[in-house]
Amino acid sequence: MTEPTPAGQSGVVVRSTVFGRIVRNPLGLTAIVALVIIGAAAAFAQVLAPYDQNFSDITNTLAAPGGEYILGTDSGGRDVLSRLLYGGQLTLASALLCASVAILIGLPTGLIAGYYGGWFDSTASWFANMILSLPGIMVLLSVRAALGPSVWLAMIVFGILLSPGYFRLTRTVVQSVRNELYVDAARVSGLSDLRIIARHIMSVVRAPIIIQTSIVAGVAIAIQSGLDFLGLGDPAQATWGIMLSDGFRNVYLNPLLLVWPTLAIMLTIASLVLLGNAVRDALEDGQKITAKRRPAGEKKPSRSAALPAVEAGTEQHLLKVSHLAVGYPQADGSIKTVVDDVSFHIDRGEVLSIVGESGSGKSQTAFSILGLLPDTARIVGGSIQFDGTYTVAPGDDTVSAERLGALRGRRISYIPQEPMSNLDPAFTIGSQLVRPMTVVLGISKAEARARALELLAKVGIPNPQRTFDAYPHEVSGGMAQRVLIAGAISCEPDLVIADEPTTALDVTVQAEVLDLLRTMQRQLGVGVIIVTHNFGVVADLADRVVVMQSGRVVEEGEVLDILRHPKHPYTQTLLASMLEDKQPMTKLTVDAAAGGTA
Ligand SMILES: Nc1ncnc2c1ncn2[C@@H]1O[C@H](COP(=O)(O)OP(=O)(O)OP(=O)(O)O)[C@@H](O)[C@H]1O
Repeated sequence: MTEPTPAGQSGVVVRSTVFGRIVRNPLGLTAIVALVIIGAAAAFAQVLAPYDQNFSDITNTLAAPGGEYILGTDSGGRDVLSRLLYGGQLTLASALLCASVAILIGLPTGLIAGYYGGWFDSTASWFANMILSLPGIMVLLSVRAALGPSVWLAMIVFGILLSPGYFRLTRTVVQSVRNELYVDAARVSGLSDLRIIARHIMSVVRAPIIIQTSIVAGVAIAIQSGLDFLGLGDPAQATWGIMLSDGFRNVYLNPLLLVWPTLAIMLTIASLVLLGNAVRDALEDGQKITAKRRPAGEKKPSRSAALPAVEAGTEQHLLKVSHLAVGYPQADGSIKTVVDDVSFHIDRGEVLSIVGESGSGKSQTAFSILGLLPDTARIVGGSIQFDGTYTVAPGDDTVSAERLGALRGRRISYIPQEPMSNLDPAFTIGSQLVRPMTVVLGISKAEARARALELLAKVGIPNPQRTFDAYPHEVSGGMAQRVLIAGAISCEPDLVIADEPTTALDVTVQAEVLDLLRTMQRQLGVGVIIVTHNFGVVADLADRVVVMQSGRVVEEGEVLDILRHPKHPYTQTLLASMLEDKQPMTKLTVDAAAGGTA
């Protein structure tokens, strides 16, 4: 079932549940149909089978298919079709038992070990390693020798042998998410561990467990059939393995006896594997957008095709965002719009601030300009133009990586919110500054090195050489932000986008970094977009301001105008929260021209 997306977008959101996506996958559908038929045939064996599994017509052994016995009879004169149906019961049930035992042991222990760690983790890991080191077949043979040929017992033991697989898988997945911010947030909000595990952790563990189970069930069928084939099963009960063994003994007399159980085993295992793959694909494709089918003859527009000319009279703007709308497809097929009808522009040498509370869409707007939106994001309306050329043309539903790739780092640069996580801990600061310069500016390593040292000095780093040689963890957050500012201006961009550049820094360092940004902007004459939730930063740096709330622009204008006469209640609230009800009457920054505080 599909549903058109909002205007401006050329994709169609596929409304789908996981099950819906599995059945839309031809292989998934085939696997489900095959498993349902096999399962139903086994479950209703008592009704469907013409004879009892052990009914023997000794006057008619090894009969060919046809007549009274549709698939013939085996060496004991038993009906092959009936035994195949009854055999399915035991074979499938034992595979289910094996997988259940493995899950019941491996999943809870993996959850506890992954979530809490500590002594339980060490002990459980030790046991898992010990079980993994046991030779499975030898254990199964020993159990049979000691306790008799029970298929149930063999499958319980095999389930225990397979449980470390589930334990390790669950533990690893849980460890990878237990320190995620949303899990911390759930803890802080007072949710019990049980609820956090049930709600946040299980949703991550679910998919790999389902996939693992389809594989384990297949392996269990193969092992169980293998044991029966070797004559180690219970001869009183029909299984596909025992049928296989009988067929093998009589392969020269009636080769077909080997074919039927082999087909049943192969079909079941293949269906389980295909189902596992389909489940994996369905979970990965969570929110899939397929390209809208174009009418026959209509060509897909090429990214490299000539772009439409920007609106006449707007070419001179360094950047112009027009009616931009960004959305995320949801599982129910709708689109959650996070940026809606946003328009503004910035000229060379200007500082524009985008201000708004958390979640108002500031970063999504900045990321649209930078082409850093996640893959799932869709431009659902509007356009973005940089220096007279579209980066997002009207009608585009994504930001063109090709167009942005040519601009990012060269003409548009970025100063991120968290300096430390934006520097690679494995490389020295110097190498992280030098490399982009050699690539983008085409200068030699020695030149780039000299330039990097110069830039480090320029951004106020006291000992440039030491910082150049240091690894990121050896410098403070404030220093790291200065390094990133140096990096952002190193390739002489026209536009710098700084996303909350001081949020992660302490107050005194914030002031220094703002000072530095102001100085850099004036010296280099670049356009700067500062994304912030802090009107203090706006007052300090910006020429113009765009105020955003809930993804929309609620007010835009000169900083002084907005500080003095905020029109929108939201702007008034933002200002009031900063100024504690004092009316701002003047720009708070040093006026370069006047050379004093206004
Ligand atoms: N990958 C995503 N999928 C779905 N929604 C998203 C995604 N990323 C962001 N959003 C939503 O977009 C909205 C705007 O987010 P954005 O990061 O632009 O806010 P912001 O104003 O920059 O806030 P902050 O100051 O906290 O970074 C939020 O409601 C957020 O939940």
